[in-house]
Amino acid sequence: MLKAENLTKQFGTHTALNNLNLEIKKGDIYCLLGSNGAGKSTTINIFLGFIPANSGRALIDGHEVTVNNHTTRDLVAYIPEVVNLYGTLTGMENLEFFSGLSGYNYSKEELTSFMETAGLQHSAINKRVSSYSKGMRQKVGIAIALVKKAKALFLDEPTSGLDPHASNEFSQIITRLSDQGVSTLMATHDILMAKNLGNRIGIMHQGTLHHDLLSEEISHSDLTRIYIDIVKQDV
Ligand SMILES: Nc1ncnc2c1ncn2[C@@H]1O[C@H](COP(=O)(O)OP(=O)(O)OP(=O)(O)O)[C@@H](O)[C@H]1O
Repeated sequence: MLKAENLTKQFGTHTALNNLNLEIKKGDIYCLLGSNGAGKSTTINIFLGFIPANSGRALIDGHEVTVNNHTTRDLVAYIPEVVNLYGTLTGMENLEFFSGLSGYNYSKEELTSFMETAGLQHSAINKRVSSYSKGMRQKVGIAIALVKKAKALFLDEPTSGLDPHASNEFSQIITRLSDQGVSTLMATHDILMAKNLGNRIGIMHQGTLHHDLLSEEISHSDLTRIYIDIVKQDV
């Protein structure tokens, strides 16, 4: 579903992403670990068509990503650390607005059911987003992904700052989407979350993917050790 082929990105003379090769299959939850500046967000931003790569290719469902490519944008949804919504509108109004932008025209009942699938409490749906917690905003973000019928989800540190209950709820929703065939690429600093939620885990450092691991084949303590060994190297 997602493929990076020799993907390289430079900002001036700085190599933010160095020859990344990666394949994420339908239903995979791929957690990308790495310290600050490792290149995680750069990878996501290239897949989203926000920034161009200097060389190599990013492919989504066989389509090559280019900046502002509507074909690939329509296939994906993006949930950043803080989901950007209109605070003066209700959750429902936001969902209506964003689904309209994506060219859908759902009934109120259908939109309500997307919100419920995303885990937003019924009593919150018609409240203004300015009163929402971070976790509630993320649920609207997930509802937007559901509305778009996104085949791939890009998550950038989505659980940072969420309490354990909200974080657990979030993981459950991503797992359910994975069961339905949605692929996820998630940048995170949370090793335990990566181990528990991801079926695959990448460890990136200074723009290079050092490890591409199967979650079931590695313990949390081994993963932590490998991660620390990698990030303490100054390449
Ligand atoms: N627009 C930009 N202009 C210049 N340098 C940039 C730009 N965006 C990212 N970089 C640099 O590229 C490198 C990779 O950054 P990136 O944001 O991808 O890292 P990250 O792994 O997501 O880090 P974090 O965990 O802090 O979010 C860093 O050295 C960063 O300073």
